[in-house]
Amino acid sequence: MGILAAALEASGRDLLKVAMPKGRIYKQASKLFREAGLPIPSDFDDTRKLIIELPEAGMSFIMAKPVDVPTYVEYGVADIGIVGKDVLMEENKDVYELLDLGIAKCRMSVIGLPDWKPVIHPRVATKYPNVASQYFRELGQQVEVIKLNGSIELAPLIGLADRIVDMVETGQTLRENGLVEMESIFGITSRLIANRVSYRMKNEAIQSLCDKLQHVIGAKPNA
Ligand SMILES: Nc1ncnc2c1ncn2[C@@H]1O[C@H](COP(=O)(O)OP(=O)(O)OP(=O)(O)O)[C@@H](O)[C@H]1O
Ligand SMILES: O=P(O)(O)OC[C@H]1O[C@H](OP(=O)(O)OP(=O)(O)O)[C@H](O)[C@@H]1O
Repeated sequence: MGILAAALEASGRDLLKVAMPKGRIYKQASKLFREAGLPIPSDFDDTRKLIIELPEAGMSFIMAKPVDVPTYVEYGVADIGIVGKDVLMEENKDVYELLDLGIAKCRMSVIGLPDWKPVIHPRVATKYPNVASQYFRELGQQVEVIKLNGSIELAPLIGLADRIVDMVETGQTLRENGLVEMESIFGITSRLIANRVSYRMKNEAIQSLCDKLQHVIGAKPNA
């Protein structure tokens, strides 16, 4: 291997690997990164590529399904990642939570039909079985938790469950389906997380990124 190739490979190895969620969070996260001075090109936004290197920023991005971000970070295949608090609470992985990015705001709530009444064997449908189980256990209520993967609001409408535990952002989905928010469990924003070993080994790069992001977040009135 030539000297240049070896140097390039070595610099490639040193890139900070970032697990970036595709979908909802990506738009807001990439905006935040750009505001922090990290030159994420606009053609990243529509690409189908899954690994994108940005050597000029010292980073490489793994384009991930949001729910998988904590797994990549826990195993160290990504040094850092961006993920919603909902996923962090549900997945309970061994990672450091470094920063509240204040983006992709919503809340986790208990939802039901307006005429909901307690039943003998209550069923709760959700994409978040661990969060829901813990919530009802702490209330001392026995419920059967049914895991679904989307369109959770269907469950009370078609008689699958009495209530659901799901995210509410604008409330539009609830309103359009005649459901009501019965209780808000916790607020959700996206977080910057880090692998424990990477946090020590790449501390300078991670800290520098945190400082840049913190600077932008701190400048926003509602962050
Ligand atoms: N209205 C909202 N509904 C759901 N999630 C939201 C909302 N607003 C912000 N979020 C945040 O965005 C994250 C990712 O949501 P997104 O819908 O992109 O992914 P997903 O539903 O997990 O993925 P996929 O669509 O690939 O199954 C959530 O984990 C949550 O933190
Ligand atoms: O309060 P709102 O602004 O209406 O947002 C909340 C809705 O958004 C999410 O669904 P998503 O769009 O991710 O679709 P899904 O049903 O596939 O989870 C969430 O599960 C709610 O259904």
